[in-house]
Amino acid sequence: MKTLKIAIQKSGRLNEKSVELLKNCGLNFENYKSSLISPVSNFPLEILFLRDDDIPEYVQDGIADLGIVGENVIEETEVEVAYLQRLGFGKCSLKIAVPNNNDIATLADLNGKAIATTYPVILGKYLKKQGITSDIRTISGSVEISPGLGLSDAICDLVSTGGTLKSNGLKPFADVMSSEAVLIASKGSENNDLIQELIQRIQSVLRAKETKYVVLNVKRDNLDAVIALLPGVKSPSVVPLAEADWVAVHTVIPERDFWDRISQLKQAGAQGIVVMPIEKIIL
Ligand SMILES: Nc1ncnc2c1ncn2[C@@H]1O[C@H](COP(=O)(O)OP(=O)(O)OP(=O)(O)O)[C@@H](O)[C@H]1O
Ligand SMILES: O=P(O)(O)OC[C@H]1O[C@H](OP(=O)(O)OP(=O)(O)O)[C@H](O)[C@@H]1O
Ligand SMILES: [Mg+2]
Repeated sequence: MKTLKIAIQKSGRLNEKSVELLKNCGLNFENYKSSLISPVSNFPLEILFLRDDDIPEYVQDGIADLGIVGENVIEETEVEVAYLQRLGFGKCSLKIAVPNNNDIATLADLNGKAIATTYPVILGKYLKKQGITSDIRTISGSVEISPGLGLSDAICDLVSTGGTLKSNGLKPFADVMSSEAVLIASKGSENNDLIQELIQRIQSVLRAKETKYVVLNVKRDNLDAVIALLPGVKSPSVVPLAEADWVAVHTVIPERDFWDRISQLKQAGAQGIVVMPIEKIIL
């Protein structure tokens, strides 16, 4: 059986979460900082540790079958790859930002202005679509300091908390794209059985992360009211308790509306609510 290769970032913002995701999928591998390739002992897979900029092309060319990388990098490198799964980490936005005190009020004010960025392709396409002609200055990092040094009038860079913009006297001006880490594959390889198996595992981990396992006790009289509040994977399990008119209800609740749901359950008569993390949900 052919051994697959998956490319992940060697170090940087996506490294830790990518390793964690693969380990949570039950894959056993060593993660030495010095090794650039690591075999998985219990799945026909090798992990390549690369600079994130190189991942899309490795996958496009089939050197790696799969990759985990930010959408921003895929768009910038303009590769042809198959998007398999959004992974829910590495969330950020590519934004144009301008100095706090400046005369840029509308997008049209960017005409003729210099914009520093490490994303010239994405920015170029965005400006063209908006009918703006700016002078795009491509630099390879520390973009936020360039207006302060007089190198540009604005910047286009990734933002998540906004802290870096703030500490450099800049403010967000326009959203160019939003991004998160995604699993990509070489075109045409999506239907490979091993890739499908890996996608199933990743999805079961992602699904589990979004939910909590909840066990609660309720009097039989209040059971219907409690069940009406539960989404569950299917219908909840109801287990009799030693005390005849009480039952325990086992269910799964989405993380996002968790606290609202819990307070509604308490109002409906739920008691002794126990909440547990879930490792995997296999549908
Ligand atoms: N502030 C942020 N918050 C969340 N995600 C981010 C942030 N900045 C970047 N990212 C995402 O993480 C990816 C990797 O960012 P990082 O800064 O580690 O890249 P890099 O310096 O280019 O790394 P490499 O050494 O691999 O080239 C980005 O391409 C983006 O998708
Ligand atoms: O909005 P914030 O939360 O402040 O994040 C934004 C910063 O994060 C990224 O850089 P990173 O810290 O990854 O450093 P790098 O560009 O040197 O890789 C990005 O290039 C911004 O500079
Ligand atoms: Mg990079």
